[in-house]
Amino acid sequence: MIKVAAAIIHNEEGQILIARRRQGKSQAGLWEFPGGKIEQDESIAECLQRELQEEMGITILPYESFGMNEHNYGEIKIQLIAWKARYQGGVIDLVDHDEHRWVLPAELDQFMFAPADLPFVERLVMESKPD
Ligand SMILES: Nc1nc2c([nH]c(=O)n2[C@H]2C[C@H](O)[C@@H](COP(=O)(O)OP(=O)(O)OP(=O)(O)O)O2)c(=O)[nH]1
Repeated sequence: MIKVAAAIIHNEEGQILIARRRQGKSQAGLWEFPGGKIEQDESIAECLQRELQEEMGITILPYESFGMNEHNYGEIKIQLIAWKARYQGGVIDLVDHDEHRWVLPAELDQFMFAPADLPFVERLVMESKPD
């Protein structure tokens, strides 16, 4: 099982950062919450800070767990661990993605996400709706 961390990064307008995996990557063409594989002896927050710097050139502050989802992609099984994070700074410069968007939580279900992300997407959309 591969452990992967994903950041649900929000800005001051309440928008969330999503990115589309570029051609040549697994799950190419699908949207995701940026992050990556957790290295040995690395905390989830450390992993997310490193990945966002490497993959996008931005700094973030992970502050709270959002949940975990296991998904079997056939050839690999992943454990996707999501944390909420605050955007701190930096200009987005894509390395592993070919597109990015800042979207309101209610708009997330308009994008085709990697299957492992769907429980997180559903929850974020649901939480955005008024009671
Ligand atoms: N970072 C990230 N990865 C996700 C998400 N959802 C999801 O299924 N994944 C999968 C795609 C990959 O199989 C794996 C994470 O790999 P990665 O983003 O570190 O990619 P990588 O460059 O190390 O490797 P690769 O996918 O190109 O083989 O988890 C998500 O929201 N964020």
